Amino acid sequence: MAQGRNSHGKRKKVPKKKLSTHGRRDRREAEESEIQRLEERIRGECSGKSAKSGKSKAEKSDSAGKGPALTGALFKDLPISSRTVRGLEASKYVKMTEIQSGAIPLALAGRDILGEARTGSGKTLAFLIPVVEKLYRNRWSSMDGLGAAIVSPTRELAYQIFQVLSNVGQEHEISAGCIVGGRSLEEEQKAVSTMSVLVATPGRLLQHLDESPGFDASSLLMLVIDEADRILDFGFQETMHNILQHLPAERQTLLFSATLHGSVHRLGRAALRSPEVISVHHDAKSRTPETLKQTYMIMPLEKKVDTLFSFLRSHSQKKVIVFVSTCKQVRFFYEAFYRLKPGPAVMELHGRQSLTKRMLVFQQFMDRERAVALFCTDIAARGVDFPAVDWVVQVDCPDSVDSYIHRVGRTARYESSGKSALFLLPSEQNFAQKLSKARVEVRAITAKHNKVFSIQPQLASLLAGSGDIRHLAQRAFASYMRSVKLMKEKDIFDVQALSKEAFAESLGLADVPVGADWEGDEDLEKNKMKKKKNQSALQRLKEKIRAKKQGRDKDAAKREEDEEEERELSQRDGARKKLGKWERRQRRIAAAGKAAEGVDAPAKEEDDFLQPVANPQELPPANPLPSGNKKLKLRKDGSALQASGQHVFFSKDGSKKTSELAQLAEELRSEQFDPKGGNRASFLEQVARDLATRDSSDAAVSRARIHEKHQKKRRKERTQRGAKLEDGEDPPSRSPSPPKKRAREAPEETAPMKVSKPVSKPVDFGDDLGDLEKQALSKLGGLFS
Ligand SMILES: Nc1ncnc2c1ncn2[C@@H]1O[C@H](COP(=O)(O)OP(=O)(O)OP(=O)(O)O)[C@@H](O)[C@H]1O
Repeated sequence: MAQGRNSHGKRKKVPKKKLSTHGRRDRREAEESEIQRLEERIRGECSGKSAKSGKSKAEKSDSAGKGPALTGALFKDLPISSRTVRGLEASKYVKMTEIQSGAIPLALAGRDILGEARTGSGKTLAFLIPVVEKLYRNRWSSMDGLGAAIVSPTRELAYQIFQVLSNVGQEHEISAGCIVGGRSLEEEQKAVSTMSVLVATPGRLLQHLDESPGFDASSLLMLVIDEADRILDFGFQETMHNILQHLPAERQTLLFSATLHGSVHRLGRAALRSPEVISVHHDAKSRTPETLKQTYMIMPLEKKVDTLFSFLRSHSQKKVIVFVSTCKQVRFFYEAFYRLKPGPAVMELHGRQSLTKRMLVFQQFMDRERAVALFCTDIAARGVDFPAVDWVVQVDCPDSVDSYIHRVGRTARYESSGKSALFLLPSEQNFAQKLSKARVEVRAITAKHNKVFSIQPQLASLLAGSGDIRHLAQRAFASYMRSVKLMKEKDIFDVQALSKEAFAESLGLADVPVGADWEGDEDLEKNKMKKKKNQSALQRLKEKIRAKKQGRDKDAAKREEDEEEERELSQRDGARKKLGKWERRQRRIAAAGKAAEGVDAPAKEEDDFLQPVANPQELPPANPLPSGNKKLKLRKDGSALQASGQHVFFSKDGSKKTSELAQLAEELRSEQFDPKGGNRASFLEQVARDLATRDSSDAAVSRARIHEKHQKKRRKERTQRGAKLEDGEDPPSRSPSPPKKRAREAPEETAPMKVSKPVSKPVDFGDDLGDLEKQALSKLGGLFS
């Protein structure tokens, strides 16, 4: 792309080779003859009959069923320009996948396409190469208006498609831009009319088509709808319909998705002209990648938080995506887990974040190779190509099999393998059957009893100490309940079957939030829908105009809201910085725990946490959570507070030890002791005696230590004086103070995701920890093993 714009609207400078007029004419001529040759080849090679499957005999897979089979066909053998071939080679694309070898030739020949292939099978290139080639063969320039539009349901996916386009089209002189909501419309308006290709979210594209002066899409050659089923479903149907009104009927249209079901075919046919249906995995045994191992666990709602926390703790070195139903749940999980530190670094991605924040998190998660968990809503479910994701965990049941397929498709992409776990409530067990019927193979598993522990006390104390997090928990509770209530498939989602009290408690809440809008009357909502249906056409039109106006207002409001959230977040970041000491201590504890536990030891794989079950119907109702040691909370003095409030001290070897004082305290609690009776006086006397003895022995130890220090100093001074006299130096009039021993620097702050290597010897916690703290930490490490 010679004049590409990145997602921030900045013009990318591409150094151009300076050519003489003669040189330019030669190049133009060479290109003209290349275009002629390509046109001829396309006419001869690419106008084949409808291909129901992209895999012809000549292009059999060479990857033995692993990943999205690469065919034997090479990109460079396609009738495409040398510029595109160079762009592909620079991006290390050599052989085609099945969907690419099936779709690209037909798309080059100008056919409309409905393309369906598994997640991670290379659909992006299958439509980008024809886009770039079409503009090249039509000698498209920035003076010709918009030549191609690529529509994506999410900002992240649009951004990603734009990046692939920039790579593949790097040798071309095509101006391209990425326009998504959440940015200044005015700024985009200045640039949008000079773009030949736009990657856009539907709402933003329509806004420009409606409002941007000079933005002309009337000559558009090609429209691509990625994740077509998502875009053509209820949420975007109306917007897409309006977009189509701005585009010429004489255009080429390509629709792609991993899940093109019946209704999309119908809708697609309305937007396409006798399309070629290319369904690569239509007859395959499974609709999901073969390298993906899929599992599900049945558990009551109140065990989800504990199971998730324990899962992340057991997989602290993995790259994990965690899907939940709503933004508010993401917010709660992120804030709570950020503080409770399961092991991996935690991130959050949801629709209520500002564009800047979303892009930042998106890029950070892309770059992170391991030891990270991303909490997100379905905005990350479609199309996004995060590299090397090990696990996809679905904490909440998705609304459909298609949503499930897209979510799990964030792992096991292209040739890599991956795993997924779906948490199902006993009332949602039917969903597992639905998956099997839809050719999605899931295996029932359960978490090992001794590996799941309760974080409920920690959550409760977190909420008790922070009104903000308590508020988030309440909102997470309400939004989850509401989401279950609004689900269409009532045979799976049953809000009545949920234990509200237990669920609230599992989030650390003392009570079920009251007055929340999830308690709204279902009949009332149904009536509203009925009323809408019965409206006259005029009323509906009025409603539509109002909604459109409101939509625009909403856009501005949304921007303000985003900015507000951004401010709030940066303020909170500031607060976090102030908590540096606390943070550091927490991180040391987490790191110590992990080091002692050896979490990154290869032997301790996920199987250590999960185990298969023969019949999920016969699963025990819930895993009893281990109590006792695992609930220990570390105190400043190195003692640990058990859930019961009892103090425990640790001896040097890390074993649990009860001090004399603790023994006395134990007596105080024990039944033999009667605090009101005569024992009380003797107990107090004994405590006083004990404290006095301790004081005097402490003082003696301290005196001895100071004495020893002075002795040492004097010995050193004497030796130094002797040495200098031997060298012929004058003795100093006053002995210089010995060089100050540099205090050992505190060990570098250990990020929660950074896990020390497995240790077979005692862990060194650095000099800045007290003895008791060290002992407690080493004990704590052992506790979580
Ligand atoms: N021919 C190829 N050779 C090598 N790598 C490829 C090829 N085609 C695609 N890939 C890589 O495979 C990964 C998945 O590709 P892509 O994102 O296009 O999949 P997709 O089918 O669009 O997935 P989804 O359905 O989830 O959107 C990407 O990392 C991409 O770079």
